[in-house]
Amino acid sequence: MRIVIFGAGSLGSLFGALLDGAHDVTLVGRDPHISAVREHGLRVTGVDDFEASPAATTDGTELDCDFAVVTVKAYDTAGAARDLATGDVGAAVSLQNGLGNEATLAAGLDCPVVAGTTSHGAMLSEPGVVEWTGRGDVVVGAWRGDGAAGEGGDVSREDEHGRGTAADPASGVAAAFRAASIGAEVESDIGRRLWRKLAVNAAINPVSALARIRNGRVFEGPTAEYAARAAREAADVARAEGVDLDAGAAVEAAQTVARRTADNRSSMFQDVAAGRRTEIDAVSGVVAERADEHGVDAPVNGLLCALLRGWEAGEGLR
Ligand SMILES: NC(=O)C1=CN([C@@H]2O[C@H](COP(=O)(O)OP(=O)(O)OC[C@H]3O[C@@H](n4cnc5c(N)ncnc54)[C@H](OP(=O)(O)O)[C@@H]3O)[C@@H](O)[C@H]2O)C=CC1
Ligand SMILES: CC(C)(CO)C(=O)C(=O)O
Repeated sequence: MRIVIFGAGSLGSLFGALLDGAHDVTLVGRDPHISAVREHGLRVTGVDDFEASPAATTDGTELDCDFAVVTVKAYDTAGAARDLATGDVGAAVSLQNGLGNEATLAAGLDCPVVAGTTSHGAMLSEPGVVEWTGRGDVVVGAWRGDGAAGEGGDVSREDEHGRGTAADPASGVAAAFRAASIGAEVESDIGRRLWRKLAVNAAINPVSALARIRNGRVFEGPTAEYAARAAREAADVARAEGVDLDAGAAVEAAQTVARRTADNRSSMFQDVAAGRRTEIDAVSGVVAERADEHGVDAPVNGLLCALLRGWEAGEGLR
């Protein structure tokens, strides 16, 4: 299949390299990384060590592909949709963190949108080299509009080539990942999976970023209670949106991820340490804003969001 990776930074480069063996892959990213890939190929280190040679460009317009995997930061999603809309894209697949990316893609594109989440970890270590920091999984599901992602319905249909039907691009995307030996499943209730991941990120990311601690410390010591409250609030808002997510299950999911990724610096901790903009709006910001809309209390998410936004607006960004 012809696959575009839109936003070939850390995660996108990892998936671009993994998909490249089985598919015709084009990375869309920035220099100097893209020039390095064009000149020397793309090297993966860490969990596995291998080289790939996908096509690579800094121009994301007028591209033609079966599907585009969107791996820009949440705040760049609208720009990605604008560029992709100038081409011929069969479907757009978000593997981003945060809530709202699929709605943004759907608003800017005519093609079907597939929602997704991944627990693989990646870090661009130098131009042309991506470190695979942790093996994980990929879960995708049909996006059927805000508040109705993956609700009900059979999303497991594939055509005779295993490509997924026009009405069901999620199964085709999962099949394409599996053809490249990347474990991927189709989830009928992808909305719940996205909310559960949001609860995990709402607990770990801002707390680790503000306290400057690795994931494993978030549920130990003085931050534990606030991280748990952030996850519980996210689950309360999810239920107000009609998503079946128990508060205890959300806390447990966050604690499990913190344990499994104990030595990681969360992406938000890395962003703050590097003086970069964070994805706080798409994580705690979404929880706090939707809580307001539903009349649900989410004071911890509100405070964490205000602190990170204050840092970004003040002297934080370089
Ligand atoms: N890294 C990880 O391990 C994981 C990341 N995620 C999620 O995946 C998403 C991506 O994360 P990550 O890979 O770490 O982020 P990165 O910042 O490393 O990668 C995104 C890349 O996209 C580039 N980009 C943005 N807009 C455009 C554009 N219009 N044209 C070309 N390139 C563009 C950015 O360039 P520039 O910065 O110069 O604008 C950047 O190089 C986030 O939502 C993150 O939360 C989820 C799970 C794990
Ligand atoms: C799961 C977790 C918390 C892993 O670090 C993550 O998604 C992130 O850092 O953004």
